[in-house]
This record gives sequence, structure tokens and C-alpha cells, in this order.
Amino acid sequence: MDLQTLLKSITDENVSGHVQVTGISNHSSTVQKGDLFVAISGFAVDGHEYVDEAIAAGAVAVVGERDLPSLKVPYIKVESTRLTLPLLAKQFYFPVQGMKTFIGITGTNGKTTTSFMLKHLLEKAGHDTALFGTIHTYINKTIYPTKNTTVDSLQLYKYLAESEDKYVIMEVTSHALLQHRVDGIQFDLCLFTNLSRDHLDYHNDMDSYFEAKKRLFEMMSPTGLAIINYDNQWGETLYKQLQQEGKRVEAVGAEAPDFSINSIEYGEEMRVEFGVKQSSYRLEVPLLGEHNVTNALMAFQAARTVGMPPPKIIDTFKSFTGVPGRFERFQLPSGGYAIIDYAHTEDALYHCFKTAEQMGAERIVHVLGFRGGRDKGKQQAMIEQTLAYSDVIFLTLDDLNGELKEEMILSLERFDLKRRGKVIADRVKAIQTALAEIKDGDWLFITGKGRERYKESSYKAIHSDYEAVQDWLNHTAGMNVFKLPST
Ligand SMILES: CC(=O)N[C@H]1[C@@H](OP(=O)(O)OP(=O)(O)OC[C@H]2O[C@@H](n3ccc(=O)[nH]c3=O)[C@H](O)[C@@H]2O)O[C@H](CO)[C@@H](O)[C@@H]1O[C@H](C)C(=O)N[C@@H](C)C(=O)N[C@H](CCC(=O)O)C(=O)O
Ligand SMILES: Nc1ncnc2c1ncn2[C@@H]1O[C@H](COP(=O)(O)OP(=O)(O)OP(=O)(O)O)[C@@H](O)[C@H]1O
Repeated sequence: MDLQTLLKSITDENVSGHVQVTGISNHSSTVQKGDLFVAISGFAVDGHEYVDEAIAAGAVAVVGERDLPSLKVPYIKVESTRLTLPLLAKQFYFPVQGMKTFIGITGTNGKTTTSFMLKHLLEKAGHDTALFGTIHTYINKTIYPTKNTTVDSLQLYKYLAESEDKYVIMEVTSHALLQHRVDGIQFDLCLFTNLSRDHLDYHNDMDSYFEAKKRLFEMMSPTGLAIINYDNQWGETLYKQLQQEGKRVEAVGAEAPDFSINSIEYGEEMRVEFGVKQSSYRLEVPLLGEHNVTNALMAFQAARTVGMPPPKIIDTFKSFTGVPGRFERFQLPSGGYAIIDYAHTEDALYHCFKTAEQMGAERIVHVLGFRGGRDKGKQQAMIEQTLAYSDVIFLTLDDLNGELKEEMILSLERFDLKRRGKVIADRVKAIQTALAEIKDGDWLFITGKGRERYKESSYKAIHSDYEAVQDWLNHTAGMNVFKLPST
């Protein structure tokens, strides 16, 4: 594409000469000959420092937001490159949204679970469905690894250009919304799962965190619909605000207008009877936990809105097999259970423990750690939550993300575990020590990482909580033939 044509989306200024752009890059190491390089002033480094490297790699023009000494390629200075990047990327890779239906899901917890449920429903109904989220990106039935829950705008538009999928489900985080990673998308459906304390290292307070999440609903198409979990206090606030703004909005939950939950049966699968306006339904959710009932009801409403008949949705839920690393429960030789779960907020832990209690757990044993470089303010509340339910607690390391191991261990040792716990720094050791404690009737929660690979090495060549459990079963419990089901 001609540079001047590409720049029309961001400036009226003329650029001298005829420059053909064959791609866009925002990382110097990925620049290809013919690329336009966009320099972002980042949180960790300043992309303007890499302009020379980008030009040496073949960049034919540069967009930046700082004054730079004259370059041997055209330089276009803009107000904000974070705002400019999605405009350029969209124009170059995916100028027309076309026939795709965009579904954005935001909230502190439940985005991944709800998005997996919805993808399952849509795919079983025969619709090609793309998914962007924490676990992976899924385009044209191919899985791609992902660094962020919401990919950056450049990667997003490159994927969308490739995607032949009719539906696009995106987990949209508050970081992504503030960093303009999904700018330019008009969402047909916007879901709000809940808001609870998290990420206050990035957002100053809960009000700012809420306002960041609310941005998704500003990107909703005029004919779009917002589906809100009304049982969450912030959900109720959002519902009322959107209604006042004249947006189309539906609420889900026991306290929601036009929606009623008549009964919930707790068990190996959850059964919920509920009513939407004049109709009533009975849904079996093949997952544990009331939080998953909420997630399922959100997915139900979304699938219904895009035209799937409720009986078909109810039937399709029966074949949903769950989400990797989200309340994955394994029976141990002792008769107790080990659960691998991604909970890393006080609210998520509460839902884990409440589920165990409802299922008759006699004792709760808990292994948890805290990610380095993330909100430290939530740690004490998470400790209080585990103390409220757990009989035995093992504090251990999670990803350090650049923090010093010794300092992290010291900070873990400072928590008062009321003589019910101890610090075992090595995560595999902590998990395997806990497993050895488990008796019939016990539920062991291993939280924070789900199926994610460890960034830190352990005393054994084991790379995830799942492998740590499997290794213990194979070696210590003498069950050499036992294999946990894989993802
Ligand atoms: C703090 C934060 O959110 N950072 C995000 C941000 O990084 P950044 O743009 O500031 O990047 P940077 O590393 O400072 O680099 C600045 C620029 O220099 C360029 N560069 C850098 C190095 C180099 O050698 N050459 C080069 O050109 C980079 O490509 C970049 O354009 O934009 C990047 C692209 O979108 C993100 O990958 C990155 O996420 C980092 C890795 C991260 O950990 N983010 C977390 C906090 C996050 O976003 N989490 C949410 C989930 C939260 C939840 O669970 O709800 C998420 O959506 O993943
Ligand atoms: N609706 C819910 N309400 C509260 N907690 C939930 C809910 N759904 C899931 N959880 C808890 O939160 C954890 C993370 O769930 P999930 O991955 O679905 O959420 P997420 O919003 O994608 O999280 P993240 O942003 O951290 O990737 C689960 O492992 C579970 O402990």
C-alpha cells in the first residue's frame, strides 16, 4: 500500500516521495523489509530507541510521537502512537469489519470460562468461531500461543485479516482497553462478568478499574447488546448507567430484572432452573461451582441473542468438557481430591472454597503463591480468604516476573498463617508435600496458575502444577500407569 494512502487514517499531511509499505511492525526485531515501524513509548522501554534498528532491518517509514533527529526514511510525528497503531493496523490489514460478529467479554473473573462455553455452543451449532483469550488464540481452527489475554492491536488486525471465522469472541482486559488494543472494533455483544479487587497496581482504585472496563461498552455497535451479570454490585451499576445512556442492555442473575433463578442444585454437575421474561428453562452445567452457573447463564444469553434456540443451547451444554486449569479436579488414591485452578483474586478463591464446602469437603488444604510484578495490595485479602476456609496452607512461589526470589520468600514468610501453614518456596515441593497430606474427604486446591507453564525452574524438571500432580501420582503414590486426562 502507498504510504500516503495508509496515512490518510491518521493525518492530512503530505509525505514526499512514493513509498510503498508492505507491512507494519511495532517491534524492531520483527521488522521486515518494506515495513512501516511504529514506535511506542512503552511501560518497560521506549520504542523510539529502536528506530535505527528498525530502519537497518528494512523499515521504509517511521511513525513516532517524539522529536527525532532526521532519519533517512520519512518520519511522521503523531500525538500518541498507541492511539495511532490500531488506526494504521486496521486500515492496512482489516479495513472492513464485514460480516463478522464480535463478542467482547470483560470482567475480573470468568472471562475465559464464559468464552470457552460460548465458543463450544457456537461451534457445535456449526459456526466457525475465533477466540482471543488468556489460554490461547484460536483462528480458523488453529491454536496460537499468546503473551497477553488481549493481543495488541497490530496482532489483532493481522489475525482478523486471516480469520475466516464468522464469530469472534474476545476476552477484553482493562489493560487492553486503556492501551487501545481493540480500538476500531465495533462489538455486537458486550458481556460483563463481574468486578472485584485486582490490578490496583495499574488502576489507582476500583472506580478507575470500573471505568476502564466500561470502555468496552463505549465500543458497542449502536445495534449491539450488553449482557451484564447483575448479581455483582458493579454489574448492577453498569446496567443502570448503560440503561440511562439509552444502550440496549440485558441483565443476568438472581437479582436481575426480567431474569429469575428459581433453583440451583449443587452436585457433580450444577442444575439451574431459571426464567427469562415469560419463558423458563432448566440447564445442566457439567462443571462444579455456582460461579460456573453464572458463567453458563452469561454464555446462554449470548448464544440466545445470536439466534441459537434455547433447547439447542441446553442440549449442547451437555457435551462441554470444561476449561483447562479452571477447577480441574482429580481424584487421588487416598479418596481425596486435587483441584488445579486459576484463582488469583480473593473473590475467585471464595468461589473455590464455597464450592468445596457445598460438595461436602471435610478439610481444605491450599497451595498458593503470588505473581511477582503484580498487584501486591490484594495479597493480604487472599490470605484472609484462605484462612477463612483452609485447614492447612502452603505458601509457595509463583512466577517472579523479575522480582528477587529471596525477597519474595521473605514477603511470604511475613504473613501470619495462624499456625495452620508454612512456606515451602519450591512450588513442586509445596504441591507434592500437600498431596502427601491428602486423606479421604480432603480437597486440595492448587491455585494461581491453572495449566500455565512455570516461568521459574523447580528442584525437579517439572513445568506446571498439572505435571507436579502427575509426577507425584506416578512416583510417590506408586501409580505408574496412572495418567491424568490431558487437555
Ligand atoms: C504493562 C503492560 O501492560 N505492558 C503491555 C504493553 O507493553 P509496552 O507497549 O509498554 O511495551 P514495552 O515492552 O515497554 O516496549 C515499548 C515498545 O518498544 C518496542 N520494542 C521493545 C524492545 C525491542 O527490542 N524493540 C522494540 O521495538 C516494543 O515492541 C513496544 O512497541 O503493550 C504490549 C503489547 O500490547 C503488551 O504485551 C505489554 O503487556 C505486558 C507483557 C504485560 O505483562 N501486561 C499485563 C499487565 C497485561 O496486559 N495483562 C492483561 C491481563 C490482565 C487480566 O488478567 O485481567 C492482558 O491483557 O494480558
Ligand atoms: N463468574 C465467576 N465469579 C467469580 N470467580 C470466578 C468466576 N468464574 C471463574 N472464577 C474464578 O476465577 C478463576 C479464573 O477464571 P477465568 O479464567 O474464567 O477468568 P478470567 O476472567 O479469564 O481470568 P484472567 O483475567 O485472570 O485470565 C477461576 O479459576 C475461578 O477460580
